[in-house]
Formats: sequence, structure tokens, C-alpha cells
Amino acid sequence: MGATGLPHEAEVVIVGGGTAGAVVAARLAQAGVEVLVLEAGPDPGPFGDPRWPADLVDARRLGHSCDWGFDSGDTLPQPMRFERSRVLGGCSTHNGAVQTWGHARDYDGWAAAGNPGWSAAELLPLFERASQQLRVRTYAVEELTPWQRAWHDAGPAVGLPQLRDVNDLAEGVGIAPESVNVVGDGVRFNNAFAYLDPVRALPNLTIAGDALVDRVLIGPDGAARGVAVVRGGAVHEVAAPLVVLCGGAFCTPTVLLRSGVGPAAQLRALGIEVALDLPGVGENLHDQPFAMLRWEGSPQLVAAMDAAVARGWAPDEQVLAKAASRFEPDAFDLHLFAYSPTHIHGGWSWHAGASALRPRSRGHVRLTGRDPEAKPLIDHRFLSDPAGDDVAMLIDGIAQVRELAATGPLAALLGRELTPGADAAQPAALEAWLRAHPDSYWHPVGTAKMGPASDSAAVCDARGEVHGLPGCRVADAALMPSVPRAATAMPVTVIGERIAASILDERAGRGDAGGARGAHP
Ligand SMILES: Cc1cc2nc3c(=O)[nH]c(=O)nc-3n(C[C@H](O)[C@H](O)[C@H](O)COP(=O)(O)OP(=O)(O)OC[C@H]3O[C@@H](n4cnc5c(N)ncnc54)[C@H](O)[C@@H]3O)c2cc1C
Repeated sequence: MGATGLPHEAEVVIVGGGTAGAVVAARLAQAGVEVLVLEAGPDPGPFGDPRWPADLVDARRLGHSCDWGFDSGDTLPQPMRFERSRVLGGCSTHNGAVQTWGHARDYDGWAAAGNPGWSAAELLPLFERASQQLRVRTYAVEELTPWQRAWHDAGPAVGLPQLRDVNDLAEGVGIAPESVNVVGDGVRFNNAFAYLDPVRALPNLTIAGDALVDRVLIGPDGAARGVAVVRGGAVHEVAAPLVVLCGGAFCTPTVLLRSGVGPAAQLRALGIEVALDLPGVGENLHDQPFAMLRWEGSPQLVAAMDAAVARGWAPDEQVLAKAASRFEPDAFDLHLFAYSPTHIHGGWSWHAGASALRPRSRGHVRLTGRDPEAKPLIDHRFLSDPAGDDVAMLIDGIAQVRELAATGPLAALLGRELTPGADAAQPAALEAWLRAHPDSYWHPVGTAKMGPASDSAAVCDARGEVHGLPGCRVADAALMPSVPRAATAMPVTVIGERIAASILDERAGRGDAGGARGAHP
């Protein structure tokens, strides 16, 4: 042990014990591998430990403790916070706890882009396994609050059939109660609880909280040889033949960049010695743009929801629709949902959102300095695609939200549309409003994208190994070549399962469908 309380070496170091990191760590530890998890935020302990901040276990609304404090800087018309949870479990500790799978086309597209082992058929068992591990269940219609039930009931009138849930990878449009990882009396069953609690007692697993990884150490042979980590004000080196980056879409590229792995000119401009010129690091950032409408609520709606709260469980969202824009009428490419963001407004407010799930716009994450605590520059370049498809998708989504809101039972519960309101009724005005108010659906991905070595924008291969950097893998939202038509928690969990399986297969000498190169370590 060093002065920082960390070991000097490990078989595998996991950088970030978040949504995917918890999965990789657990699966490797269960198989007997000696694993060290380095998490920048605290480890508040297992399920039920009183050190967990109340808002992070309360699944009724989004949590806000332990935030990294990232924001848009001056890249957007209005500054926007990009919430990211800095705590064991990562964003699975503060998210909406909605578990969605997307569509087979998403993963078949990944496989077709040169990523063997990632087709929908190959991932399906992992979606099922992860859903069990996270204790996912789907709300019964009877459990819906009156506000959510009214949206659910309105679906068929606008061509959205009622489905059992939204997680059939072959299915198209429809509306359904949400599938959630909520247990007991409303606890968000985050990935640390689901995956790390069962293995915490293993002697071959060490979980170190408050351990900020600065960079990957690279040996003279060009392979990763461990990490430099800041803990308790001191810098410590941990040697490891395998480092798995699980810092998420914003932080995994920043760790690589600080390690000298990324676009050479960018690194030199910051005085960072270039270890590997890899142009894709930090590029391809994309998130699903989002638009949120707001209405006045009738006294009847307020009374019905007050009564629901008095009866017990009344979360901010419970129903999700998969809908189609003009671009993909035979599948779906929109999420629509009703929402009462009580974490923002305190009391009742009546919103519904539309998100364009297959955005064309691409942005980037860049370093602003060498300090591992320096906030990165995060520029999504929302709605910047030259053809304007992202705006068009949102306009189609908003039209369907308005159609839903105008159906009989819902119209009776709602008053005037307040945002964007009557002034933005027509497409041109709506486009102007959308461009002035870009918003995110909280699902940034793609900044260390997976792809074959022949793709100059690819950062890692189908085993997650960084091109040209043996012994360093990526396993988190950064790896996605393109965002699936889903909220991303479950797809990220599946990425954790997939990369862990690939590492274990190689160690067992079984090879791996996702591998183009030899096994390492
Ligand atoms: C407000 C909000 C609501 C959301 N709601 C939903 C939802 O309802 N359903 C859904 O499917 N998705 C939702 N998402 C998205 C989903 O939660 C994320 O896509 C997913 O959790 C990301 O997982 P990850 O493993 O890539 O990153 P994270 O879960 O963010 O994990 C990264 C971890 O790495 C740590 N870390 C980062 N850098 C370092 C470093 N240098 N050293 C050490 N540790 C480091 C972080 O502290 C963190 O613990 C939501 C996201 C947000 C922000």
C-alpha cells in the first residue's frame, strides 16, 4: 500500500466505478480476477448504508448530490448544466431509473460497421441478464398516477398502440408504462447496488472512492502499464497490465487526452507529450436533442395528483411512447413522455417532452488544461446538422405531443400551453424556438467510438481495446459509435457485460468474436 491507501499493483484497474464500471468490476471479480476500482467520487457503501444521500436513493425524481459540475460554457445560447454523478454507481445513482433497450437496427448497425459480436441477436441475452441483475420491473397500468394514466390512455387515439413495455427490440411505435430499476418503497436500485454489493466481500476486489485517475501510464513498448491517480492530495501510481476506462462520455476521453492519446495538434497546444496520435478521441460527441412543452394544469389535475401523493408513490414520470418522425416511419426514432420535474419546480408543473433519438449532429469534448479537476469543454453542437434533420425530427415529435395533449381526457386536465406556447405553433416559429433553446435528453455518447482500425475516427476496437494502445480498454457510453434509440443506462450496462465477457473469454483462451488482435493481457 502507498500513502494514498492504494495498492501498488492490480491485475485489472477499472477507471470509474459508474454504471458500466460497476458491471465490468463485478463480472471480473466474480471470475477470480484481482480488480481495483478507482472512483473519483465517494463510495457510500452498500444498499441501505445511511451514508447514501437521500436524493440519490429516492427514485421519484432525479438526484443532484455529488454532481461533477459540468456545463455548456458559452457553447449554447443559454448556459446548460450537464449533470453527471461523481459517486460509486455513476449516473445510475441519480438518473430517471427508466430502463430501455432501443431497436435491433441500432445494434445491427454497430455490428455492420465492423464491430463483430455486437448485433442485436448477440446482445439480447445480455439485455435479459442485466435486467434481472437490476431487478427491472414494468409498472402496472393501475400503478400510474392520474396524470401519467391520462397520457397512457390517450395513445391509441393518435396511432400509438398500448404495449406491455417498450423493450421489444423488433417492435415499432407504441406507448407503455415504463420499466424501471426501482425496488422496495421507491429506492433507485443503482448499478453499484445491483452489481457491486454481491461481490464486495471478495478478497480479490478493492473499491477505492475519492480516487481521481489523472492518466494512463504507457510503457516503452507502447502498451498501458497502469495509471496515475490522485488521492488524499497525493499522486500515486498503480501498475496493471489491463486498464479499463469507464469514466463515461465526458471523462473517458479526458483521461485519454491527459495520457497523451488523442489528436496530436490538440495535445501539443496544451503542452502534453503525444504518446499516440488518435484523432477520434473526444470527437463524435452526440446526445439526443430534446424539447419540453409545458401547460397550465386544471384544478382537477392538481387535486387528483395531490390525492396520488397522499396515497404514496407518485414519481415524476411513468409512461413512455416510442413514436416515428418522417425519417423512420417503419420503426421509431422519437421518445415522447409526460413529466413533472419536481426536482426543479418543487411543486406541480405539467410538462411533456419529445426527444430525437437518432441525431445527426456531432460535437466534441476537449481538455481545457492539464489539471485532472479542470472542467472539459463540452460542445454538443446540438441541431447543427446541415440538412436540419434533427430539428425536423423534433418538430415531428412536438406535433405528436400536442396531438396527444389535445385528446379528450388530457385536454380536460390541461389548460393553456405555456411553453413554447401559441407563438410557436407553426413550424418556422417552432424551429426558431428550438434553435434558441437547445436541450439535452441526458444521453451523451460516442467520444471514444468503437470501430475497425480502418475507420480513422474509431478509438477502440470491438473488444473495447484502444487502437494502438494494448492493455487499455473502453467500456462505457463513450464507446458507442452511435446512440441507440433508447435512454442509455441499459445499453451502457450491456456494454459493461459485453466487454467483461470479452476480457474473460480471452483470459480463458477462448478468443472473442469481437477481437481483431491477440489477447492482452
Ligand atoms: C440526469 C440524468 C437522467 C438520466 N436518466 C436516465 C434514465 O432514466 N434512463 C436511462 O436509461 N438513462 C438515463 N440517463 C443516462 C444514463 O444514466 C447514462 O447514460 C449512464 O449512466 C452512463 O453510464 P457510464 O458508465 O457511461 O458513465 P457514468 O455512470 O457517469 O460513470 C462514470 C464514472 O466514472 C467516474 N469517473 C469519471 N472520471 C473519472 C476519473 N478520472 N477517475 C476516476 N473516476 C472517474 C465518475 O465519477 C462515474 O462514477 C440519465 C442521465 C442523467 C445525467
